[in-house]
Amino acid sequence: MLTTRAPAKINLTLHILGRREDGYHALESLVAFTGGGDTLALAPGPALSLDISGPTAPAAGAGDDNLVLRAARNLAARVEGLTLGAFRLEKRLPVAAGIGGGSSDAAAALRLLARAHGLAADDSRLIDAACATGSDVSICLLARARMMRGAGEALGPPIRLPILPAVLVNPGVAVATAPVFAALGLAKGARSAGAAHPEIGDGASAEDLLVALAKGRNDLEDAACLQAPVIVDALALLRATRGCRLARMSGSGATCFALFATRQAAVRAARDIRAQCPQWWVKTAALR
Ligand SMILES: C[C@@](CO)(OP(=O)(O)O)[C@H](O)COP(=O)(O)OP(=O)(O)OC[C@H]1O[C@@H](n2ccc(N)nc2=O)[C@H](O)[C@@H]1O
Ligand SMILES: Nc1ncnc2c1ncn2[C@@H]1O[C@H](COP(=O)(O)OP(=O)(O)O)[C@@H](O)[C@H]1O
Repeated sequence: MLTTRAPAKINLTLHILGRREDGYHALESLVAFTGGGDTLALAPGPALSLDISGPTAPAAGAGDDNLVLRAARNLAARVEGLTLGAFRLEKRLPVAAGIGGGSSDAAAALRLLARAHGLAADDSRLIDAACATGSDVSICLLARARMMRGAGEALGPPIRLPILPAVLVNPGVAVATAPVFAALGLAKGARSAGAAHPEIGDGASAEDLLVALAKGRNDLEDAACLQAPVIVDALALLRATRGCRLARMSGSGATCFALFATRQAAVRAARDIRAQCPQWWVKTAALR
């Protein structure tokens, strides 16, 4: 049995540059990852199957359209004679939450199949299968902090970030990605205004990184807040916690994150938010 983790993806910034002729939005995003997340195991064998358990398994579903199965089929279509196998997914990340849980599961499936077959991490068939599965899947393959551009397929080199103590909050509403992009109202070929993405230095200090991140934004935040107004509350609660240096939504929402100077400050903030909103998903994380 082969196993791997599928961590959450956090868009520390998410700038929308315009809408391409293919309908997808051109973006620029500094992406980081948590530890933990979902766990995926593979027992290699001839038949493809998926067994799913864990607190958010019902929301993800074990059907044919599960991203684990889609990723496996996309790789099988590109690698002749690929042996698939039985996947077992322990699903803990909230679903339709802006943290790419499904994309990370798909990338984890590709990593396991690559391991089982001795495919290199930069094998173009692996990367093609990732892109065919979803815009966020290729960045989740390596799951290291880096810039993401294009519609998500153009990746910069890994960036060494200082470890960022964070709190992640999901207020319990599923937010589908496509309607949030659509609410931007950009026609095909349109470009959007907005200040350029801040320069992110490799190996920057936490202080320099926080200053740079503060100059960035998530351009999907307003559209997501209109669809799920509770996101406004989540952001306000995070911003009101002691020691919060920056609070922002990740991806198309509804998960929001706050960054702190120390792990203790993050732990205290998480405790305060849990006390106020016991139904919400609240996690501390070290982003990297
Ligand atoms: C917004 C982001 C930011 O990282 O994350 P999430 O909120 O999904 O986590 C991603 O761009 C989402 O990636 P992913 O969730 O893989 O998107 P896909 O399945 O490829 O696309 C779902 C839908 O979102 C829209 N879409 C997605 C990516 C993109 N660059 N432009 C788009 O317009 C399209 O309408 C597409 O049909
Ligand atoms: N393994 C999976 N985990 C989560 N969602 C999945 C999975 N497979 C398919 N999905 C579907 O993909 C959609 C996006 O889910 P997810 O990746 O959690 O969103 P987001 O990228 O916004 O966090 C959901 O509608 C969900 O039903």
